[in-house]
Amino acid sequence: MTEPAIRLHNSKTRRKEAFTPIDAENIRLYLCGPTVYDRAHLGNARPVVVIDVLYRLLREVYGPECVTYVRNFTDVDDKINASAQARKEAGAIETLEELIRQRTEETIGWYHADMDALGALRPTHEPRATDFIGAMIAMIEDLIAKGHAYEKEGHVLFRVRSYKDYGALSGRSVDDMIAGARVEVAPFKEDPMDFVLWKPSDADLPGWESPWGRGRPGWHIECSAMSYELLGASFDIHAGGIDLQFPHHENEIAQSCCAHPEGGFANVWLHNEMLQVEGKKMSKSLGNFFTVRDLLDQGIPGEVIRFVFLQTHYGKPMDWTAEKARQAEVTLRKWYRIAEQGLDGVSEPYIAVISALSDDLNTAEAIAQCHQLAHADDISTLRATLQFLGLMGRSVPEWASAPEADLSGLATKLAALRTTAMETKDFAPVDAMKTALLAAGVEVRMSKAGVELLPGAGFDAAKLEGL
Ligand SMILES: Nc1ncnc2c1ncn2[C@@H]1O[C@H](COP(=O)(O)OP(=O)(O)OP(=O)(O)O)[C@@H](O)[C@H]1O
Ligand SMILES: [Zn+2]
Repeated sequence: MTEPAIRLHNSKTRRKEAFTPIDAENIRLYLCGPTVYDRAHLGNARPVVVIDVLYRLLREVYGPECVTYVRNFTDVDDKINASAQARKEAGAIETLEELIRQRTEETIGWYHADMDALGALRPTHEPRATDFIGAMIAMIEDLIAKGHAYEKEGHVLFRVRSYKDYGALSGRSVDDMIAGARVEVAPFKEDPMDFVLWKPSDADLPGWESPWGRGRPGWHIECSAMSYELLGASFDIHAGGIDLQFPHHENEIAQSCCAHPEGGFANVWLHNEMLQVEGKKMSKSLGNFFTVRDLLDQGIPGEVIRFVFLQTHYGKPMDWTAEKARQAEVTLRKWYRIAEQGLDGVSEPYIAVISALSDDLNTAEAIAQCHQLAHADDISTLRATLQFLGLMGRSVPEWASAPEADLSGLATKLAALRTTAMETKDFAPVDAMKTALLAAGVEVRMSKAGVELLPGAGFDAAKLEGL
């Protein structure tokens, strides 16, 4: 069977294009990773799930050995320093350096646990910025030598006007950007648009010796240096949230293309839209966030969170709602139960699902196709397909069977109440029981065929007592 061609929306060209790998035996993918100072919020998880779907698709189509996926950890940052300093001020006996190390280690551990819970495969490489300082210094020296950067007062700045294509990704001219953006004017800048490649560090904060004194890298140079070291001067796909398109990605392009004009940096730019809360981006700075761990601790399985993400195309903004989680859990539970019957069937993921994902990661269509499979009782294909989508990671009996037995007695009771109500025309007892079931997180489906009770997100068996 010939695999369908993959098409992706490329932010650089603003078009959906056929994806042609530079080297089909080594497809190279980079995603800007987190700054490790705190737990990931739900918005931070969206690019991880989106790119995990892409990674799985590429592995399926080209072979698992043929895809290299890099996602970095930014482990040098003011916010990390500030959180370590706060611990020091609260009386911690360790040195600031030790506290910073502890903070980044513990945050990376949390990140892994949370993203694993969402069914995201670990990338091939997860470089930490502090392990690549030498490569960053070398790249900055090269940019200075080529006239694209300059040193002033211990800072090194990128000379934005030296790169004629600056702004091409976001489709804005430098002058428009100056007018519209909050660019920091500083005495050491030749031009307000110039951005920092290297800056001095205080004696008590992390710093590295460099030709410009003791200091540390700017954020943008990290991704340029790490992607070059691990993927080369040209690679296939660069991904990240749309909030990073300007200035972060624009700056990455400027640095990489000026340091390595022989390469084209990323061929395809893939940007996910934002997870929103009441129309605004979920973000730490706005304070309108909750963490992935908050949801997991509330008893919402990671797969439910993943499923909710998959229902919206990555290019559209989306909200998280409790209702979406409830629906997702009901569907997953149903699928787990169907798939349980086909444990020994070995199968390939459904080709229609691969086709849907090949069409610019149409995950909503992929889910619709899974509904079809469930409907058609194609159990082994459903099972293989859900696993391919990163679902069905739990053991089937753990999720599918246990609560069902508990609810069958209640379903019979509700059906009997309904039969009585039909005769007496008093529906109050039926309504009271439905309300109590809903309050316990049970979805109630009543039709001519009978009564079906399904435990949903937030199902609480304790609330069923007395019913
Ligand atoms: N609300 C959101 N929806 C989708 N993706 C997001 C959202 N917020 C951040 N991201 C993505 O998360 C990744 C990590 O970003 P970053 O480390 O800058 O996050 P942060 O500083 O913790 O977040 P914030 O934007 O809340 O300050 C990036 O790819 C970014 O685009
Ligand atoms: Zn980046």
